Amino acid sequence: MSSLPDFVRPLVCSGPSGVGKSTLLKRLFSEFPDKFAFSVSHTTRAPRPSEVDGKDYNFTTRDAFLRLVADGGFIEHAEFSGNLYGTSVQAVKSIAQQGRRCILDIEVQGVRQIKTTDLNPVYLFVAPPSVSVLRQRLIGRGTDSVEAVQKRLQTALLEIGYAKEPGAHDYVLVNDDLERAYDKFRRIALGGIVESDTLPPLDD
Ligand SMILES: Nc1ncnc2c1ncn2[C@@H]1O[C@H](COP(=O)(O)OP(=O)(O)OP(=O)(O)O)[C@@H](O)[C@H]1O
Repeated sequence: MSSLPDFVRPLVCSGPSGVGKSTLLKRLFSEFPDKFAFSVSHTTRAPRPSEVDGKDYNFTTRDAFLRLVADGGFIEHAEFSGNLYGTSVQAVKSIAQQGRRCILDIEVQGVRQIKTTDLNPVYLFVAPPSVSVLRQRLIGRGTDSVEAVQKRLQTALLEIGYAKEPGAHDYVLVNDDLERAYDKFRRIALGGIVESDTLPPLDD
């Protein structure tokens, strides 16, 4: 265990797509505008017109990215549709230097990679009350085709399966009633010790 108080350790939030991570995080950032920050990711994709280098992303070349990988400069990285994305050790450190808690919103592959580093964050898994509720939320959000919803649900089952492995996460938070879930989420984010919720079954 770390000797650092929980508030200083980065908070790694993961959970199935559509479970409500963005909803919870948006609310946290608006309630505490000065306490938390996301780290700025590196990417090899081209900037979009409105994006600012060093703010939205650290835009970089493939060669420079791969050199930083070889130097152990990333705590996690992955390739999506032909572009490399990653979170650098430096990006996370610079948040702590500003006196804020770094929040990483990351998928399961990233969580597994972070576990091989010495970052020592607090791991929080946001879970749906059930797989069928998650399906309803994904459909209700209205951003995905039927096939895309199906694919997200299959990934969700793998993610919940991983979360069931002992020691996978420090906290499980079931996003059932938003008020209840947010109250618990903010206590965890502020470094409190709270009781974990119970993961949903995989077969409903
Ligand atoms: N507790 C809740 N009860 C009911 N609906 C919720 C709750 N939390 C979030 N939602 C709704 O569920 C949908 C998905 O939420 P959100 O977009 O925050 O998920 P996400 O985990 O950030 O997904 P992604 O990883 O794909 O970005 C949204 O329409 C949101 O309004």
